[in-house]
Amino acid sequence: MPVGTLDDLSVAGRRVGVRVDINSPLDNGALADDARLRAHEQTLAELLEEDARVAVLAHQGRPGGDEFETLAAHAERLDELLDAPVSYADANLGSAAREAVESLEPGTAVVLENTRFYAEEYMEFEPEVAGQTHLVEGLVPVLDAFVNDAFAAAHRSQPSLVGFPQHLPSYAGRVMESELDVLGDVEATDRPRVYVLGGAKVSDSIDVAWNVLESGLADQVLTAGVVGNVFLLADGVDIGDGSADFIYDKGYWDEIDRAADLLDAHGDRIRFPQDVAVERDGERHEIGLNALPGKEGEAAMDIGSETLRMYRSVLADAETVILNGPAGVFEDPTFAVGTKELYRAAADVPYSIVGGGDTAAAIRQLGIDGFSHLSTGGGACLRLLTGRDLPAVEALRTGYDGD
Ligand SMILES: Nc1ncnc2c1ncn2[C@@H]1O[C@H](COP(=O)(O)OP(=O)(O)OP(=O)(O)O)[C@@H](O)[C@H]1O
Ligand SMILES: O=C(O)[C@H](O)COP(=O)(O)O
Repeated sequence: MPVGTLDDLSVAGRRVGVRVDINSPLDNGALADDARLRAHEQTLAELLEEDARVAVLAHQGRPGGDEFETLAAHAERLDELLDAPVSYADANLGSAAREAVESLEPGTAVVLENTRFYAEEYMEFEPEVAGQTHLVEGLVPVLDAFVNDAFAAAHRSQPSLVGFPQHLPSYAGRVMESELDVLGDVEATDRPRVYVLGGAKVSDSIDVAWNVLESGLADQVLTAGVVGNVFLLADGVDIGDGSADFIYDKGYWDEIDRAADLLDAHGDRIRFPQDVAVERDGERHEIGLNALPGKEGEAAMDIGSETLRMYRSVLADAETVILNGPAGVFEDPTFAVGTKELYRAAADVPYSIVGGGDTAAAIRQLGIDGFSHLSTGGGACLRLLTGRDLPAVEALRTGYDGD
């Protein structure tokens, strides 16, 4: 069943719950980056221009983490970004939250409190059970419809993401719609099709590599970042204690075996680094594979020039590139070179899709533009590109039947 969109919803005067993903980096409680808020501007503006009464639902951080904060700053920023008034309510449960929604005037919005301040929201449920949680059952009586625009959280089966479609007519917002349009139809993109897998989410990246190589979606897979280091270990290269300890500490033993299996099965279509950059005497120092390991404690923090040359030549022949994760520790300018050069080459490919929170941060930090589609999602984007369903999208597809 296709997912309904804002084109199927008439909202004037109606109360609409809108789940967005404005989970953002913070600096002492203040927003350090508002890209995710700006991404949802179109959906919210469209609803508000049509005189909806909008209740915004969102999470920030994870319980126990540094960035587990209220949404007060987010509400203030949305108020600045949108032409309509946006207020903040420090509740998401019970009568306080209901009153905040009920008292909305047409064409105004309220940001309810961080959904994860409430324990059930940080658990994953089947949609039927999510539909019976306190958050969902508490708000449903004051809502007429639900819009899910939180593509970046759509891989989570949490109450605010999958519960409302059990009770309310539910639709995809504009971010969700455009992400599904682009990422749901990767098979239709031109070939050669190259996947670039970097960053530190080794298990997810190896899942993607398996899927796209087995299914034939990928003509080439280029690996970088920690993912590239795992492939080096899988190929028997001694990358030195500095890098190997990091990988073992993260518990990636099994991933090295999986990477080795992938090299056995599809080695002709997987590339891994031919040289790496380490810090030596306070400076960037590049080492070829046959000179590895470097000195004790040195860690492979970036891909080297030889690898960049090889990857650039693969990308020069590509028609489509799908990229996730940085090539190195881009936060440190000494090791941002690989990411910058690799991303520049990817941006020159005729059709380029890029996903991932850190990836997007690297693109902004390094000032690279020219990508065809910059996904708002990290885990969600990878999951879709691995051919798996997104629970929040399935909930939109199969939930409300009008009863
Ligand atoms: N060689 C390396 N050694 C250690 N860390 C690395 C290396 N290469 C990249 N990283 C780190 O990987 C992190 C980003 O990886 P991640 O897989 O989380 O990216 P992403 O998918 O774009 O982000 P997100 O999880 O926010 O969606 C960065 O913090 C970067 O410093
Ligand atoms: O930033 C993200 O990837 C999404 O907001 C999901 O956050 P989570 O990984 O904490 O569920």
